[in-house]
Amino acid sequence: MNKGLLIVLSGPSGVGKGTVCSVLRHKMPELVYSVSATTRSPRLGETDGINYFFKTREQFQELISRGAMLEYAEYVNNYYGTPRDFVEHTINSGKDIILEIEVQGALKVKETFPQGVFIFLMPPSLEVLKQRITGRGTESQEIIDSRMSIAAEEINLIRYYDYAVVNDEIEAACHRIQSIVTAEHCRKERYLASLAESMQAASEKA
Ligand SMILES: Nc1ncnc2c1ncn2[C@@H]1O[C@H](COP(=O)(O)OP(=O)(O)OP(=O)(O)O)[C@@H](O)[C@H]1O
Ligand SMILES: Nc1nc2c(ncn2[C@@H]2O[C@H](COP(=O)(O)O)[C@@H](O)[C@H]2O)c(=O)[nH]1
Repeated sequence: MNKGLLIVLSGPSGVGKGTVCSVLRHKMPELVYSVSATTRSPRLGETDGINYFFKTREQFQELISRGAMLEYAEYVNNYYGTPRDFVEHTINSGKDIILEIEVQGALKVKETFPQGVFIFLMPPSLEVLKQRITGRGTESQEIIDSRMSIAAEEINLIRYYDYAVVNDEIEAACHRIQSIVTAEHCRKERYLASLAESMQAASEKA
């Protein structure tokens, strides 16, 4: 069976990754969403197993030590990571999966899975990014300042991604991501067809 695509949607905190993913869920119901594990406390309205698997630091370290994480990162004093089994099982069953993760983790996935599709979601400007993260109202000023200073470093790493998508308007950003996924499917099909052709040619020669 052909494997599914592993799509990594990354970018600075507050750029709109979660918002874009929740709109994409309706537009692309066939796409599977990876639920991350974290040691941060749940926000109001967040549910264990839906938004995140909420863990203590000890539980998270135990998951790391038994190799259960595809990637993980320490971000503003908390661990965040992607459970490995679910991702591997999904792509091996031919379905596409999307990971919504920060930049250190995305670059670790790229080392182990370079055939993934790496998309960096960009804010229209740093000013807009600050307005979005502040306007969300979920973080203290101290955490917002830490996330904003990390954002500037993260944007410098955009060159390691396959695509950059500006999240100026939610519908437009989703449309761009849908186009990328369609193009990546076509590219994979062409690659598989040319592989089959060369194998056929080699067996006819033998
Ligand atoms: N295109 C947009 N235009 C205006 N506001 C937006 C847009 N995209 C997202 N927002 C708003 O910006 C805020 C941050 O969005 P969101 O929580 O999705 O960001 P995030 O990248 O997932 O953040 P984090 O990485 O911290 O989880 C939210 O209040 C959301 O409603
Ligand atoms: N490396 C990983 N980063 C992740 C993962 N899940 C979420 N994240 C990112 O962490 C920050 C902070 O998230 P928040 O929910 O506290 O705002 C944000 O950039 C997320 O995308 C993960 O599994 N691995």
